[in-house]
Amino acid sequence: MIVYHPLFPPAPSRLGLYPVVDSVEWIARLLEAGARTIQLRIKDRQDSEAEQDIIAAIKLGRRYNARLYINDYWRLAIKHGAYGVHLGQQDLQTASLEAIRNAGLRLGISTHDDREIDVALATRPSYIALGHVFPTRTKQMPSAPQGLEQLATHIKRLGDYPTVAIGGISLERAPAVLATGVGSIAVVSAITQAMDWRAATKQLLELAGAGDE
Ligand SMILES: Cc1ncc(COP(=O)(O)OP(=O)(O)O)c(N)n1
Ligand SMILES: Cc1ncsc1CCOP(=O)(O)O
Ligand SMILES: [Mg+2]
Repeated sequence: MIVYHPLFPPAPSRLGLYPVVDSVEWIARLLEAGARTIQLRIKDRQDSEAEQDIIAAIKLGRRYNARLYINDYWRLAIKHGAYGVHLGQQDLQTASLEAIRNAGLRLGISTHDDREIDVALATRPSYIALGHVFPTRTKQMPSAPQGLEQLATHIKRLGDYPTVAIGGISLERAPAVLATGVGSIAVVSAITQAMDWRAATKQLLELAGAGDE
């Protein structure tokens, strides 16, 4: 049985709906719509080009008392006092976990299989993300989707560890994903590509909640 004893500040066991978006505009809209766990995921920009957006997102996160995670840019997240950082397995090879920990930031880590879950558990992060559950067009994935059965097996293995499912989670698929016992659903296109993002967010919030305090 895995006991939740993180080396980083703890996350609530249920992070609820977790939109992952690429702009400050989306962060502002979604906080206003009621999301309380959210990620700024900017790709392929220099630190100097991403810094102002990271500062603005952190400020908004504080204003709404939200759990605002910064993807990848861990140095800027530390510099500007973000709530948390999300890192993938590749990122773990270059990031200073000690610096993130010393700065008091939460840490979320991506995983795709049992071996990566072993690696994540060894770092004792605040939460563990599991993906991708279904095919996704948002990010090129080197592995196959794990599907609901594998996700459920991982959730069982992780006991009371806070977990997040990601990858191809649509409004229609969300109930089955949540039925595995996962504490959170991270979504990109289910919100940003929806015909009506407000309606989609409202329905996803009704299904997953905004997260525990
Ligand atoms: C909640 C959540 N889970 C997984 C990811 C993917 O992170 P990573 O593997 O580092 O890939 P990039 O997002 O950096 O392309 C995530 N961002 N958030
Ligand atoms: C960033 C990321 N990491 C694993 S899948 C994914 C993209 C998820 O996007 P969508 O919700 O549109 O499938
Ligand atoms: Mg990354």
